[in-house]
Amino acid sequence: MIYSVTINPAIDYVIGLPNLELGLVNRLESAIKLPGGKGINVSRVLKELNIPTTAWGFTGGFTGKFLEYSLNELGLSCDFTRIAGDTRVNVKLKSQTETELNAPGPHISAIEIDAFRAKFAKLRPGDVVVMAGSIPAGLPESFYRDLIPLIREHGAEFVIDTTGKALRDTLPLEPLVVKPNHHELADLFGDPEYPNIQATVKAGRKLLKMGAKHVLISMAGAGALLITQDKAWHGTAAKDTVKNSVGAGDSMLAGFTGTFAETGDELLSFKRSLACGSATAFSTDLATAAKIKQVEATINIEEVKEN
Ligand SMILES: Nc1ncnc2c1ncn2[C@@H]1O[C@H](COP(=O)(O)OP(=O)(O)O)[C@@H](O)[C@H]1O
Ligand SMILES: O=P(O)(O)OC[C@H]1O[C@](O)(COP(=O)(O)O)[C@@H](O)[C@@H]1O
Repeated sequence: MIYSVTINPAIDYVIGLPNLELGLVNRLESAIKLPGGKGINVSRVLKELNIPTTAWGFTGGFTGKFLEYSLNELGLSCDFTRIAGDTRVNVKLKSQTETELNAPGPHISAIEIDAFRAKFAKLRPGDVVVMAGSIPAGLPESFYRDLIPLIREHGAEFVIDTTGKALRDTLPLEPLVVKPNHHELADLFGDPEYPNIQATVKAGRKLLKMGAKHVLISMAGAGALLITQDKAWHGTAAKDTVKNSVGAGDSMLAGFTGTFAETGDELLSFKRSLACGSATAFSTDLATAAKIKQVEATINIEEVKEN
């Protein structure tokens, strides 16, 4: 089973208008509400891939009810911990460019945290826990790191998709996969050269040396890199009309983690991850199984010779 952890889920309010004018009244052309949050997105794409998954995390208030209702409608297995605060709403603005406004998230109490941590007793060897997304204000930066002993105690693996110190501190504990995008990689190592493939692979290799078992670096329309102990690969992004790239990174992580957990095949997992990411970018909501299959046939992967 792959459990996703979304400690700061969201309703994604995706709004569209051709031309945003700051300081004026703008009339939206479209407005939809989607269940969001990185771990939840991972579980939704795993479900499309027919891989058993359950979403864990915190939900609260009327927004939390909407989130749970939407996920139930999609048939996703969820086991959330209820909290007193309201689940946040993140605004995704599609205009001249894509702009994301992500809210900080509700307060979570010590009792609510204990109830959440108790769920980890269900883990069994072979399970994978995917911890993804920001840590709400009020929880310590070590929140993810402190969950890892609970995961290891039961012989399970973990995957982490977060940023900065929270990511850095979990690396020595050997995550199965990490997936920074090229901006997050630049934040970690402060090198402005990242569009350059060789420089990006070098930075990715540092994450491997720090403890990650596989490093995926996503580069939006420029595809992605997979760095393993002995090789590095570049995969292309498929070409089509981009509808909504929110969740493309989460989809990529689902494709890699789910396929690797089922097959142990790094290259097949990389190919599927690229297909899932692009299939989401070409969809209004997240990728469907049919779209992933169609996109996967167009993906090319080449080895990167490191210098
Ligand atoms: N504009 C795009 N065209 C085609 N594929 C895309 C596009 N944007 C994202 N993808 C695919 O999704 C993957 C993850 O997207 P990216 O934007 O890098 O992640 P994140 O959402 O974490 O920032 C990319 O590596 C690529 O395979
Ligand atoms: O937890 P964070 O970092 O604020 O991100 C939450 C947001 O990330 C998303 O999961 C999308 O993530 P990606 O576009 O990076 O794949 C949205 O659904 C959600 O609003």
